Amino acid sequence: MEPSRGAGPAVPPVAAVLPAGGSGERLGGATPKQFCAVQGRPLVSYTVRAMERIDWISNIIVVVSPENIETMKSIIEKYGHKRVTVVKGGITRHRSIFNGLKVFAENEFSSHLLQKPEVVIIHDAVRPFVEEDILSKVVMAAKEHGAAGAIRPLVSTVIASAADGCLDHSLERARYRASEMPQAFLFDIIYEAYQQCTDYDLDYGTECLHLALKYCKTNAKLVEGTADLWKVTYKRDLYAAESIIKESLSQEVCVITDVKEVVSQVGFLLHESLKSQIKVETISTSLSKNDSHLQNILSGQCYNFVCINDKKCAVQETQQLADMLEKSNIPLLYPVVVVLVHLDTSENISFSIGMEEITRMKKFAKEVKKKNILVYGLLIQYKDHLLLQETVNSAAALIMALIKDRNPELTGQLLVA
Ligand SMILES: Nc1ccn([C@@H]2O[C@H](COP(=O)(O)OP(=O)(O)OP(=O)(O)O)[C@@H](O)[C@H]2O)c(=O)n1
Ligand SMILES: O=P(O)(O)OC[C@@H](O)[C@@H](O)[C@@H](O)CO
Repeated sequence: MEPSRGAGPAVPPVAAVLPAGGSGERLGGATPKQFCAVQGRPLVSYTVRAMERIDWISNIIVVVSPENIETMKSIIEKYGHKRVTVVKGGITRHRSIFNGLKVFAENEFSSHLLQKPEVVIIHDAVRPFVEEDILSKVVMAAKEHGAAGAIRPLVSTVIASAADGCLDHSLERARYRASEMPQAFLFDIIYEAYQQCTDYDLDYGTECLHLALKYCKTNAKLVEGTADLWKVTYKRDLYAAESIIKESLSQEVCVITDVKEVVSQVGFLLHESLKSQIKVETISTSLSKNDSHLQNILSGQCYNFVCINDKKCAVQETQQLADMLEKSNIPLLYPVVVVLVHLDTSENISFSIGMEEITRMKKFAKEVKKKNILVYGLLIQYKDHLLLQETVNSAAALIMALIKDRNPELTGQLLVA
């Protein structure tokens, strides 16, 4: 999630072309897969984000079908994407990529001609999990060899069928690789290849590296990629993408406790109970203070918060956190979970939180949900201290479930540990 700090070797300024003009037939449904929501945000936005957080990628060209140009422009505006140009796609992937490249060579496809890059990355917009390391590897390889592409071991064996539909022969799997993305090319090579391309290749081809070889006699350098370079093709891939993103958001939690003794004691026990499952930062402060430690955590991209209160006005306290989160822009790209823990330490066990507080919490949760902040209530009540540890362990389990599930339908609800 962190913006890239240019960890890789010095890389020449490059551009990226993201083909996003398909219809997603194999996934099914009315919405093309690149615009399907994952954790509330269109899939294409994750791929654009993966590129824009890398400072040596100077321009990002997203190629979409004519009917989706306005949709793409609104996504760019809503999520604050930078250095992005939207270009009209073609009826095939190769034609879309070619249109994307033309923006650097012909201003027929864009209101303004962009500076031609030395190297251009081509990366399917439905491959959201791409890191700087593989991008810099293919770019540096393309600089040296003219073309480069990520590859992965084959999972299934490749076979050829005879005319009668029976097995003709099978390939020795170890000798072959799956061509994935990102790929990178010296711009002049791949642009020349597309210009020479036959209509057959433009309409039926699936491999840019092949075009560089066929039309420019350039043998691409093959770069071993990581397992997360896969392409979202079927519905199951969208579910997998959702799970991977949820898991990446569930790595850290910030427990905010008031300085009062009983609250900080529960905060400590909760920290101890959670730390075997998730990285825990604990802050003892009143949220009304502009706490520098909390500010540091907010800038560190933490997406989960637990606020422990024994006050009846817990919601107002948590409003401070919601305001800080909104100012930090963290909820813009990813939903933030806030668990509002009410402590009931009274001896007489009665339902300590009145309906008024529950109504206040539901109203608050509904309001901040519009800002992508998911608020859940959790009541920790115990009759005597002997049960405290057991109750805190139960609370920790519920908190982990809420963090991992991030279910918008449960916001405003009160769970009881
Ligand atoms: N005319 C096209 C077709 C595909 N693509 C893009 O190329 C990438 C990889 O193609 P694929 O996975 O085949 O996407 P679709 O063509 O949308 O899928 P399907 O074949 O299932 O319809 C996708 O980001 C897709 O949007 C494109 O820009 N223009
Ligand atoms: O054929 P599809 O349009 O599903 O996907 C395109 C893929 O073939 C392509 O992204 C990689 O194989 C690398 O070229």
